[in-house]
Amino acid sequence: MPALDKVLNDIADTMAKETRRGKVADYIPQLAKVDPARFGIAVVTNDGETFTAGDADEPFSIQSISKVFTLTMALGLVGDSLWKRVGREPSGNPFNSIVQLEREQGVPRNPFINAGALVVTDVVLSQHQPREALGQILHFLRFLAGDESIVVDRAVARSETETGFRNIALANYMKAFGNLEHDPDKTLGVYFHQCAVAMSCRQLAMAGRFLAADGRNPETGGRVVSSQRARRINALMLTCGHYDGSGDFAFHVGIPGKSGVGGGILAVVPGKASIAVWSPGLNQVGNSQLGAIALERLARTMGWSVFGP
Ligand SMILES: NC(=O)CC[C@H](N)C(=O)O
Repeated sequence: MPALDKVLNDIADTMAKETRRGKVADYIPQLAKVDPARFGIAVVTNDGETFTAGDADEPFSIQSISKVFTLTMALGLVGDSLWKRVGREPSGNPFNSIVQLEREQGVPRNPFINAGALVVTDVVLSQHQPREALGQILHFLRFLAGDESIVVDRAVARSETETGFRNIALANYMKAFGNLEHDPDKTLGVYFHQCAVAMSCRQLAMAGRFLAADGRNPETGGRVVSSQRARRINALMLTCGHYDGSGDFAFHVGIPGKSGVGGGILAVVPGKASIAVWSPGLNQVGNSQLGAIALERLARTMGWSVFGP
C-alpha cells in the first residue's frame, strides 16, 4: 500500500499549483472573505493513525457537513420514525431548492438538502431551547473528535442569519405543511449556528471515525451508533451528500461524502479511514472543486472506492 503521508503531500503540492479553484461562496457574506488558496487534508485510519497535509489544522466553516452529525443525533432521538418526515432519495435539485416541497406535501427528499436538514434540526431541538440544542450538537462534535476546542464562528452565524432568506422560506413553507414542530425561527436559529461551527480537517476526520468503523469509536471501541445505522448514514452520504452532484462524486471518487459550502468534504472509507478535505472554491453545484479532485486522487491511489479496486 502506498505511504499515506507521501500521497497526501503529493496531493497538497499538486493542488497548490492548481489555478482552476472554483468560486468561494458569497451568498453568506462572511464566507466570501475566505482565501481561495487554502487547501487542507487529513486522514484518520481505523488503526488510529492520523496523516495530514496543507492547512489541515486551520478551522473552516463546516456548513452542511454538520447535517451528518445532526442526522445521527435525530436518529438517536426518534429512530426510524424520522423517515415519516424526511425521505431518502436524491433530489436532483440544488441544496436550497424549494420546488419539490409543494408537490411532495412539505416532506423533503432527503436529510442533506437544506429543507431536510431543517426537519432534522427540528427533531434535535425536541423539548429544548435553541441554546441547549446547540450545546448538545457542540458536545456531540467535541466528543466524536476528542477535542474540546470546537466552537461556533459567531460572525458566520450572524452573517447567515441576516441573509438566510431561502432557508427562512423553506422553514416557513414546511411549517405550513405541519412538518416543523417548533417556531420556524427557533429551528432556523439552531440550523444557522450548526452550519457556522468551525472545525479543521483534522478535527472533522476525527469526528467521522465512527462512520468508518461500523458505528464504533475505533480508539475506545465504544459504540456511537449501531453498525446498521452507520451503514445507512454512509449510504445517504453516497447518494445525497453532494446534492445534484452526488452521482458525479460517486462516479469519480466512489466513497460516501458530505460537502459544505465552506469548501469542506467529509468522506468515509468504510472499514478503513475517515477523511476530511478543505478547499474553499466551489464548483457549479456548490461542492468543493479541488476537494473532490483531491479525494478522487486519494481514493484511486489507495484503491479505496467502495465499488472495487
Ligand atoms: N450546502 C451548504 O453547505 C449549505 C449550508 C448553508 N448554511 C445554507 O443553508 O445555505
